[in-house]
Amino acid sequence: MNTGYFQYPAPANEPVLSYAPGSPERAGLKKQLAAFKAEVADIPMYIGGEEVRTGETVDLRPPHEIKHKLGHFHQGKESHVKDAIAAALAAREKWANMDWEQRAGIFLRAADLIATKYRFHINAATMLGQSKNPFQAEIDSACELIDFLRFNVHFLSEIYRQQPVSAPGIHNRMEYRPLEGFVLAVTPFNFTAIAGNLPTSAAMCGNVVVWKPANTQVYAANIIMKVLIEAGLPAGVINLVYAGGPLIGDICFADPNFAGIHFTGSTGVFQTMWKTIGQNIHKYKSYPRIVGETGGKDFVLIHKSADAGIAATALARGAFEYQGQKCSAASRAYLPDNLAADIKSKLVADLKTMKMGSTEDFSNFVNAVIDEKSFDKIAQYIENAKKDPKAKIIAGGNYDKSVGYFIEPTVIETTDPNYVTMCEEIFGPVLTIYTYEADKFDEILVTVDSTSEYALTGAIIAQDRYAIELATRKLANSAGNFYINDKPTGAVVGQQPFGGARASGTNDKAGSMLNLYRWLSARSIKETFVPATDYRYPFLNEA
Ligand SMILES: NC(=O)c1ccc[n+]([C@@H]2O[C@H](COP(=O)([O-])OP(=O)(O)OC[C@H]3O[C@@H](n4cnc5c(N)ncnc54)[C@H](O)[C@@H]3O)[C@@H](O)[C@H]2O)c1
Ligand SMILES: N[C@@H](CCC=O)C(=O)O
Repeated sequence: MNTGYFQYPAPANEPVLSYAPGSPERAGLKKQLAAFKAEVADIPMYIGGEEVRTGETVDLRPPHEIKHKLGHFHQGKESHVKDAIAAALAAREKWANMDWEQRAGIFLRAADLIATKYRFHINAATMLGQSKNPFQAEIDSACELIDFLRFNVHFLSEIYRQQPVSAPGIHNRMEYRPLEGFVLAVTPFNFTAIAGNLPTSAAMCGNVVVWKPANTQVYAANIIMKVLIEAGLPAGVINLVYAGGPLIGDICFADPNFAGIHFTGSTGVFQTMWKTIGQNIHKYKSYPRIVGETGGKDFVLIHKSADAGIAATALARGAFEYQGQKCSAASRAYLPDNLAADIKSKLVADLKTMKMGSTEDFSNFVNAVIDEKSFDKIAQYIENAKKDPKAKIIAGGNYDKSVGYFIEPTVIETTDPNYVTMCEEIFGPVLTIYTYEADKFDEILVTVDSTSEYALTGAIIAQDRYAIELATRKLANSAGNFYINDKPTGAVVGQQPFGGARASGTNDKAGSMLNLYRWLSARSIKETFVPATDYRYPFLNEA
């Protein structure tokens, strides 16, 4: 029974804790890290409210300490994916009909649980499972996830409030129904917040969800699921399954009740999914919603008027925080020849001070890359650069996987603006720089725009306002998130809605109203109070 219209005002962003020496949060986080290190977690799938264990397990190990076993998860088969779809569909009617304020209460409670009781759990799990330092874990798994949950409740309440006008004698209204079927959420390794947002944003709109995380993110995904259950999420609304991506895709994309995919990950995987959905389009009850945020080749363009110190810091943080494993990471930079030497020396000096190692030592800025496959791929780019006359390594270039998947922050300088590492997404701690003639700014703008297939993030560093204006205009389609005098990473929910176009995705801006609209199917209802009783128009009476 709905007894009122309830408001959910815009929340404030969750404050970022410092974890400074002597702070209570530092002690709490250290304690939780030790507790996780002392146990071996046995992580089930969650299907229809039941914990499902198959006995076929996959080990989970910190990327920075591969000899240590954190635990294992239970791998699912075809039957588990089918069970997850069935559980979702069985939960659909009751969930879709639940009053909005009851649904909202579950996600707001989950946000508060993460902000308090489970803050150190989710951060410690992300630090151990995904090799993030405390600051990177805090801004992702605590703050961004909390913000996604709270802001989406606010945005959805704003959408529900939007109603059509009504002429005299009638009442028009708009219902924002969930999609007819189930939504598949497929989430990446690199952000715990994204893993939490993709299933919950669709579920918040009244949809039921099958959620498949990346294997390398399962350790923290398990905590998200436990929090949602404790917050009161009914059985079957979100079903968490671990099975190979292609297997999940094959089953879900062949199901007539498939209603949408909420994906974040690489461009190649998304394009394969889109093709499969296209081939199966005749099978579905409705046209599925296809939402995908994918790869990037994010640029930093430095103008001759820039402050060299600001440019060097934007590159150091933008390229190497979380080992460059952010879709937004600066991976190609364009330096004007009047400032290039100064920027390079400042950047190289900064990199020399960056410590690399385990996430349990809070003084390490750089940790390990996610897994061996990724390590080998990044190392190959570095080896190729060492041999190529068009490239020179001016910082880093070493790597070692004996203890963990460690790769030094590496800067490649190239004489070719189309060198392979200026064009392809590497997804690791590798920045390539190219020096251009400072007076050929117009030409370099064309190069920046046309070098890569992606258009996710980018930055202009300049003091000259005409240069900023020109870059903002000429690079209008080169990035979905554009930064002026800042690094191209670190978008905050509610402040910089995030997403890119071209090969970087459908630009449905996670953590904004635009994204939530994709999980709703509106129904217009017109009610006439005194209906007509005669079909004749007045002019028919003239004759
Ligand atoms: N644009 C953004 O907002 C954004 C954010 C984060 C990450 N990313 C991108 O994600 C990538 C890194 O993440 P990743 O390594 O986890 O990506 P990935 O594409 O390898 O994996 C993403 C998810 O897809 C699953 N998957 C893999 N192959 C599949 C298949 N054939 N069918 C169905 N599912 C499949 C994976 O298991 C995982 O859950 C980078 O390209 C990065 O740019 C983009
Ligand atoms: N939203 C994050 C990137 C997410 C992709 O990996 C940022 O803005 O840095």
